[in-house]
Amino acid sequence: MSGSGGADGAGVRRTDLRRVTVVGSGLIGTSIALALRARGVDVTLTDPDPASLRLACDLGAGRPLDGAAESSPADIAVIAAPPAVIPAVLRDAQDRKLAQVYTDAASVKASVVAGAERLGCDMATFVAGHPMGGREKHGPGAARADLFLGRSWALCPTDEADAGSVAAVTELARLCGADPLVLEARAHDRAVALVSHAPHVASSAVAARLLAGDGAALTLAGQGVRDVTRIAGGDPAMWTEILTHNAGPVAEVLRETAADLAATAEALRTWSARTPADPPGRAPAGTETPSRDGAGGGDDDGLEPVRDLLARGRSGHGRIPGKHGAVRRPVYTVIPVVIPDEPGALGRLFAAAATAGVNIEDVRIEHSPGLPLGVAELYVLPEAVDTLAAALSADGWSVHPGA
Ligand SMILES: NC(=O)C1=CN([C@@H]2O[C@H](COP(=O)(O)OP(=O)(O)OC[C@H]3O[C@@H](n4cnc5c(N)ncnc54)[C@H](O)[C@@H]3O)[C@@H](O)[C@H]2O)C=CC1
Ligand SMILES: O=C(O)C(=O)Cc1ccc(O)cc1
Repeated sequence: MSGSGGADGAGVRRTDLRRVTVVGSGLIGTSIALALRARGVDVTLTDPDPASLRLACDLGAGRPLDGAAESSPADIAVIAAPPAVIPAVLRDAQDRKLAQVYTDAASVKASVVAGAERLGCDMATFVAGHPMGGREKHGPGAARADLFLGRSWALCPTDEADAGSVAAVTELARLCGADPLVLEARAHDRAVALVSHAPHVASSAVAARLLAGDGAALTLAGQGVRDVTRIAGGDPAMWTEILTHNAGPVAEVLRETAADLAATAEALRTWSARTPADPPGRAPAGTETPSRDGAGGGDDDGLEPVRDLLARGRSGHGRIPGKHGAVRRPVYTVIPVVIPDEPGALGRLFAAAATAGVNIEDVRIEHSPGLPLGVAELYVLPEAVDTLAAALSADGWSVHPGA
């Protein structure tokens, strides 16, 4: 094992990782195992739950670990178990000399590293890790070989970690299709509080409100509420563990989020108490709705907290990097195109874009049930907008750049 990796002529990564043991064959462990199997790595699996282990093996993720039968330690052992048990599982694996190098997949890092140090684990061969790909489901049945493609994979080695250990775990992350990123455990935890843990709680808060809705209200649920609440489907026990292991940073983000929500709610409550009708900016000339001080709608209408949050939210959303990574990926421009709701329409649209030489980076389809038309939102590089809009218009498509 050298961990150098590389790409052969067919673009398939070669690797010097020969054998990896996955401890914890749930969603993440089995997904890592499937990705490694696809790269030709020999994977052995273990899990205290025999049903999970059997399902992972039946899915082709590897073979059950039989410690007695292995002639030598694996190159790497990946511990993909719940955060609280990782230090003890690591210590046990190191005592059994399961592998040369060890990593984990837990969503929190400082408590795992501290726990491993407390238990006297060998920190030279342990590189704490966190693949930033996942799902709201759990168990091996939800595993996917492509779960980590294009995702970041945080590595948090302590100062004691051997360079060879870091190189080996870096190679493991790359073999799974991810982009490894080395950072200190506490910095990792602050970052994921912002981009993963607090968003999970916010999603749960929105989803929990739905319990108060009647059947008719829920029938009206569209894609927006589905997008916002998808991750609320995660396992409550696992998420309680994640949140308590990163409690301080998560509480800080939630406090600021709650302040934004409270200011917005207060502005809307005040607005609704004083205005019988007509939202700002929509009233016919001369009939502007009054504000508390008697002025017409505008900057002093008390809605500034609402506008401010919506504007900051839009900017914040624009900062989320896409598939090409934070530095390299520009923000895409969306071109809405009206398409007939009929077989082959999307194929013809994509073919027209290909003829124009423009790559469609992403696409979303908006359907109105019962209508014969839909809108395809094409995500393209800003410099391709004019070319694509002109080519599609010339081809007869109803194109609406800037809409
Ligand atoms: N669910 C997600 O989207 C992501 C989860 N993670 C982290 O990955 C880890 C695993 O999470 P999932 O795969 O989602 O959970 P999961 O529930 O699908 O799998 C966890 C597995 O660990 C096993 N396990 C429990 N105690 C164990 C022990 N003492 N020794 C060995 N295995 C044990 C369970 O039997 C189960 O099969 C967690 O630390 C989580 O924070 C990381 C990235 C994404
Ligand atoms: O479902 C998703 O989109 C996720 O982002 C899941 C996820 C959950 C926990 C993590 O530590 C990392 C990723």
